[in-house]
Amino acid sequence: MNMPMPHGFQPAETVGREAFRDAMASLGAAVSIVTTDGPHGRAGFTASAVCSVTDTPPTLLVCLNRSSSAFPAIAANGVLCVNTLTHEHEALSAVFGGKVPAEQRFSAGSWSRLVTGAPALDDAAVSFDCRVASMSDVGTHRVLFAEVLAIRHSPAASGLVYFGRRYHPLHHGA
Ligand SMILES: NC(=O)c1ccc[n+]([C@@H]2O[C@H](COP(=O)([O-])OP(=O)(O)OC[C@H]3O[C@@H](n4cnc5c(N)ncnc54)[C@H](O)[C@@H]3O)[C@@H](O)[C@H]2O)c1
Ligand SMILES: Cc1cc2c(cc1C)N(C[C@H](O)[C@H](O)[C@H](O)COP(=O)(O)O)c1[nH]c(=O)[nH]c(=O)c1N2
Repeated sequence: MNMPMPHGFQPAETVGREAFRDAMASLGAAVSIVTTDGPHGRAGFTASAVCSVTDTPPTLLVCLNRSSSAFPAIAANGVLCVNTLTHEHEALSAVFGGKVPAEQRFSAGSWSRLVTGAPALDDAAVSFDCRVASMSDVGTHRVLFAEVLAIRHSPAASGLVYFGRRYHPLHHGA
């Protein structure tokens, strides 16, 4: 029996990349800069595909395009730091989102180290210093499951959300 399609519904087999991206533009997401450093070099990229997985053990997931300049270093070093941005970091997000060559990115921002040696952004809302516990490839991306070894937190900091293909500041109590 043919059921009527609800308004706006598209069967899965007809959803292409552009339709998926248009739909994803309706999801607001926090913006982070994910970094690494170690024997395989320093690298970083802007990420919105970051999610809490479990608190036992404390674990984040990060989805990284395997064609990204940061991919070889992050995959081989096996450590990463998720630095979640504030409303003051819009320009820094663009730097690590492809606007600046990879080797020049860290001259923007002030960086230190926590436990793993991956660069932690000094004025981030929060930094999660992690070791990569496991990973899995899905399509173009690698899903990194990252166990959190150390946290540096600025509870009063504002936030930065990417929604509708642009940045939006978030403020406490607003
Ligand atoms: N998860 C990702 O890999 C991801 C997320 C956001 C943006 N980007 C990249 O940043 C640039 C600007 O993005 P935009 O948001 O202004 O416009 P866009 O139309 O390229 O993307 C819209 C939304 O679709 C999703 N998306 C985009 N590319 C994706 C990919 N390759 N795999 C999975 N999801 C993806 C994201 O949620 C993104 O916000 C593009 O080159 C885009 O590919 C990648
Ligand atoms: C707001 C926003 C959010 C994301 C991105 C971009 C921007 C602007 N990019 C793309 C990623 O940052 C970009 O591909 C690289 O930094 C630029 O590629 P190269 O480092 O030059 O190869 C991105 N890439 C990825 O693999 N996973 C992600 O979650 C995101 N999220």
